[in-house]
Amino acid sequence: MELRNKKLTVDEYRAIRAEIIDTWPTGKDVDFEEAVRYHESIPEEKVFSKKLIRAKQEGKTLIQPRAGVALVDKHIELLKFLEDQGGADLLPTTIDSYTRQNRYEEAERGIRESVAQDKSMLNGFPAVNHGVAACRRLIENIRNPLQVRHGTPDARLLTEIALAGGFTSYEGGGISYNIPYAKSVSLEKTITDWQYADRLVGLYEEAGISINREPYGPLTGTLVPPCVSHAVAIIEMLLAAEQGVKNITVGYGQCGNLVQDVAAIRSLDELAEQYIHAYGYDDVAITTVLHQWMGGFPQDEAQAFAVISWGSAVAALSKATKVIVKTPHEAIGVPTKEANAEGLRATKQVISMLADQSLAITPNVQAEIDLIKAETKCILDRCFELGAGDIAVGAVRAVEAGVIDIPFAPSRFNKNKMLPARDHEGAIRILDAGGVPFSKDILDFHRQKMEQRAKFEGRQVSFQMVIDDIYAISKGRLVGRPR
Ligand SMILES: CCC[C@H]1O[C@@H](n2cnc3c(N)ncnc32)[C@H](O)[C@@H]1O
Repeated sequence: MELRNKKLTVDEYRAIRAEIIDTWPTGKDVDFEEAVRYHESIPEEKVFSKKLIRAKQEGKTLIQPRAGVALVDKHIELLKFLEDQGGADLLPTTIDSYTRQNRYEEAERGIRESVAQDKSMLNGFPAVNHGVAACRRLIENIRNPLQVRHGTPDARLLTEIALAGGFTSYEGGGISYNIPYAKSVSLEKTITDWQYADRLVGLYEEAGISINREPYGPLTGTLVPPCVSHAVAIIEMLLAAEQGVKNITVGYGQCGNLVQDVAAIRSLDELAEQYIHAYGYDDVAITTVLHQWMGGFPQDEAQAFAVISWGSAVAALSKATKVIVKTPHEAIGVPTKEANAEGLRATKQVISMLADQSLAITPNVQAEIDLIKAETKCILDRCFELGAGDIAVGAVRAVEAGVIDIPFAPSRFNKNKMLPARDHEGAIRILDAGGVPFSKDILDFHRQKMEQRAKFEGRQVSFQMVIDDIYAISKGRLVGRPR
């Protein structure tokens, strides 16, 4: 089928469903009408979309961890621990890497080994292998709404099973779960496959069941300029809205400079509202999520808590609707449930202390908001041009042309020409724009910011700054100074 940003007809959806639903035996348990009735039985306090809308109305920032283990009972135990001992407002189910690659045979082996070893031998919850009834056991044993978090280029079967299983929120997108996650998967294919996932959410919406969708904001989580992640978030939001999605959380990965990060969340909220209405989707509820620092973390747990707390402060001050929480085990790997709960409690403490404060939009914050919006517009305008008005086609061509260029992405389709680095105050600036079509005055601004840092550090603007910045936070600072 020729790629186009057009709502799938029910027949087109059904034809694809027939191709994928039996790629693992658990697909046969999915019955859409029965699943709608199941969702109707889920109490309101466990519906993700409703809790997000209420939080935004009340100006609250909700806290949510990442978490996933191989076996159902252990995963339930983990989720209950995180809501009871961690105070999580929203719960995740992080899916394991085999499932993300549609390697269900290996996930099955991982389940068997986890039983044999009595420990999780997978780095997440293999929802496809466990199936619909097992997913429903999760929902029935926790108090808070539950979201699937993963990194799956072809998530069609996972979406069918997870949504029938009672999950009320679903992360991912055709760009954000391809370019940062895969090496050789065609962008045209993943955008097409994610149109299917979004169309299924649209079918639930048409049946009266609201499912929240969350494009994956941080992308590679390594010095990603706000305009780059905003452009991808806006595109995936528009693609989802076209398929009938009505509740969308757009996201951003904290970069570290307070003014830039607050401006990033504020500009993301404004851009999302602007574009969702400009393209005629007037009944879509928009919320925002800040991901606490996604780059390298300090090994030392006290320093890790400082990074977690800084991300919590920025989430509260920027009035993000929710914050994705890190743990003091980030530098090590999959956290223990205790460490995960500690990250949540540290976050909750900061969010609570800042609950009734906000950062005044001072002239320097407003200037940063205006800059990010102008940069994002440069990228999106070109995407629409390249697609002759079709943003799905435009996105594919934009990546091919380096107009969308996600720094440090593994995908061989990503140009990897645009180079980011921090300026003297730690804000992410553009060292080399590559093929990203910024206007001259924007390029001049970034060059001037980088020269200012170079002058302060007594060295030339160079790629070494990029390398120094990648390691800086794990070494205890924000800007990668030369000594
Ligand atoms: C965007 C994904 C990277 C982040 O996702 C965390 N992550 C991955 N898998 C699990 C898991 N099974 N349980 C708790 N956190 C998990 C990593 O630590 C990192 O922060």
